[in-house]
Amino acid sequence: MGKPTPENVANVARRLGRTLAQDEARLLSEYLIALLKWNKAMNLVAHNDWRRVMSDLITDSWHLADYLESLPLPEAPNCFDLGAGAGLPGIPLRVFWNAGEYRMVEIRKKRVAFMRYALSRLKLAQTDVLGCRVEDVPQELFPADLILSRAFRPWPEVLAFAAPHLTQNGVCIILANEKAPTSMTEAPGWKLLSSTSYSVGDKTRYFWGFTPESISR
Ligand SMILES: C[S@@+](CC[C@H](N)C(=O)[O-])C[C@H]1O[C@@H](n2cnc3c(N)ncnc32)[C@H](O)[C@@H]1O
Repeated sequence: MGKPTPENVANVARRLGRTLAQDEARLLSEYLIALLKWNKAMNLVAHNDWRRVMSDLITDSWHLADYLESLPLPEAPNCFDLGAGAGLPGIPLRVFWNAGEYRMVEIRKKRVAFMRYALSRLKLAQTDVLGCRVEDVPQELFPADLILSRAFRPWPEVLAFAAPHLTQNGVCIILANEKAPTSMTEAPGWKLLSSTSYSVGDKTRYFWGFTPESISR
């Protein structure tokens, strides 16, 4: 299978268990073309084969979109994706889930430039990049209803960052390769709201959704 045309992308997605709408296939195709082009000049993702990018990386985003639908988020949540790198999981996620305002925070200038370029091509609604340290995100953009991250920092550190930046009912999601922790001693003040698993090839991956402990749902 040659280039990541919308048709080829839809075929690969189908083999991975997802039926794409026409627009989803077109947007993912645009993203993959941009990613592979830029990946030649800079280190964005480990794979140069777009099918591997789909099976290893983009699958997380459509599973995440489904998981988000199961959460008690407001209709138009204020969302932050910490250490977004090449826009993962955020950019493909917004192809499948476009509620609220979504900001990807990334410190490295070249990655920020790539995400801005990709967003200029895809024109995803209310999706933006903040080129700064997560610690320097302007306070007026908070509180968040949703903070999520993949491969950014150890989960207790992500929760420690999220604590003063979330609304009372906010949710912090960690994308993980193992089951959710059974004890919260490493992150006092938090509780596990829900966790779900999904398969990627022969591996199992997880979403852990945490919420401040003071909230009773
Ligand atoms: C391992 S990468 C993960 C990227 C992406 N989330 C993914 O799953 O492919 C971690 C990213 O966090 C960024 N990063 C590290 N420290 C940061 C900080 N303090 N503020 C914002 N971004 C940061 C790095 O530049 C890098 O792109």
